Amino acid sequence: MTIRFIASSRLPTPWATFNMHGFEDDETGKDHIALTLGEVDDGEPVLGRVHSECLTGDALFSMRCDCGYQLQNALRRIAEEGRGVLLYLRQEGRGIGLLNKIRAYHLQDEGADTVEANEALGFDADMRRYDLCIPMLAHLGIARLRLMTNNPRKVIALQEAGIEISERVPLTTGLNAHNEQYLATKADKLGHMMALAQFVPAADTDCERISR
Ligand SMILES: Nc1nc2c(ncn2[C@@H]2O[C@H](COP(=O)(O)OP(=O)(O)OP(=O)(O)O)[C@@H](O)[C@H]2O)c(=O)[nH]1
Ligand SMILES: [Zn+2]
Repeated sequence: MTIRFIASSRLPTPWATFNMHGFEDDETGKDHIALTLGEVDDGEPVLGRVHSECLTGDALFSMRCDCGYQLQNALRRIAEEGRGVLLYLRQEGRGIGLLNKIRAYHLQDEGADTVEANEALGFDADMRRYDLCIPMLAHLGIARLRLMTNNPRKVIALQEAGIEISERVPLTTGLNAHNEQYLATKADKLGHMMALAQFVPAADTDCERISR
């Protein structure tokens, strides 16, 4: 894996004007993005989100999952703090790609849960890797994160890759009638550290979405 920095620019958003940094993975041909706000290379732990691409949730307002809500909430929290980083990794569908995710959604429409659907298609439940974060964070001068996630495997994978996780910050937002079962399966089968009772309902988040 060779991650190369390509270019940086400003990225105005409703929450803050971030600095956007583009990287290319020579091995896979995929491009990945980091958004930063404030001074992140001073050695102090940085509030951070390592977000895996979900075209349907992040861009198309899907309510099947919590990805879009988490993305907006993470950007808002970083903006409130005035300092932070978001890595946007192009690992769509927990690494199986968009079209296979649609195949998996089809199986879920027929009754499978998110893990069973991946397995029925011949994939592991989660095929993502996080070692690509290392050169991206190194380029930005970040070695320590306060990581916004509910996923213990993400925390362990980043620690094993050499990133110090000084704190795990829960990111429980976006519960709605369409993703309740999906979130329950993540907690039951994928080990996510969250209880549905902790969730902020989608209707009460800052996401401008229809919540029913
Ligand atoms: N294969 C598959 N991928 C999904 C499904 N729903 C969401 N995804 C993908 O899952 C990824 C997000 O993973 P999540 O399990 O929601 O969250 P996480 O990143 O593990 O954990 P958090 O940091 O707590 O959000 C994105 O790449 C989505 O495209 C699904 O039903 N099947
Ligand atoms: Zn999603």
